[in-house]
Amino acid sequence: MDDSRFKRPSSFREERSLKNNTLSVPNSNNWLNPSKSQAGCSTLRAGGYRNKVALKPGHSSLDWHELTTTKGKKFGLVTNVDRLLTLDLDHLKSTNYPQTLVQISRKVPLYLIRPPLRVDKELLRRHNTKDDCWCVIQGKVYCLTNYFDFHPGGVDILLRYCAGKDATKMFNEYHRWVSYDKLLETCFVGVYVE
Ligand code: HEM
Repeated sequence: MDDSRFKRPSSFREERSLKNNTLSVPNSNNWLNPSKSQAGCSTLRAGGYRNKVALKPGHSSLDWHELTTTKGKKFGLVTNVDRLLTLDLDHLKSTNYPQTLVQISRKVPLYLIRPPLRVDKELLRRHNTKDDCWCVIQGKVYCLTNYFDFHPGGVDILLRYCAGKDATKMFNEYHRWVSYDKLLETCFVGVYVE
């Protein structure tokens, strides 16, 4: 990755050192004083600095939990589902089971559909805008549009590395400990087929 706005977790792994069982990081990056307040933080253990952004009011992790367990559970949090029955329909007919398409037409939330929607590279690539942003993590396809403003790492990095792409490698590089499958449960679109 060559974008200087986003520091990689590994970029100063060599520079960090352990003194008296506490993590110490170079002064230039030590503004969080991790030895006092953040020593248990997994991000610091993974690389030693934060790339977090300030989230808008009403976009904390608790707010996300509230959204996913209310509106999300009821309707799912995938945007532009209508498009699947219009623009994408011909493509879906050749790659999916009829039962899947019937459930979509009956407005069953995508995260509940069985067998799940099969998404190939072409379909993934078509959903690559901010309003309709799909990405793959570990073989599962998620719609990130509703999650953008809740992401502690910011919107830009998601748009750049996730939109219409397989983001597994980048996800694991930044925070493989994050329970994406739980966080994005109701944003589930389908399974990735290569
Ligand atoms: C697509 C699903 C993703 C989810 C659900 C997700 C979730 C999260 C969560 C929960 C955190 C907070 C971690 C903490 O408190 O230590 C976080 C931080 C962050 N994420 Fe993601 N993330 C996703 C994808 C990505 C991707 C693909 C990238 C990079 C290309 C990325 C970059 C970051 C960065 C830079 C931070 C801030 C890390 C820090 O400095 O503490 N995220 N993300």
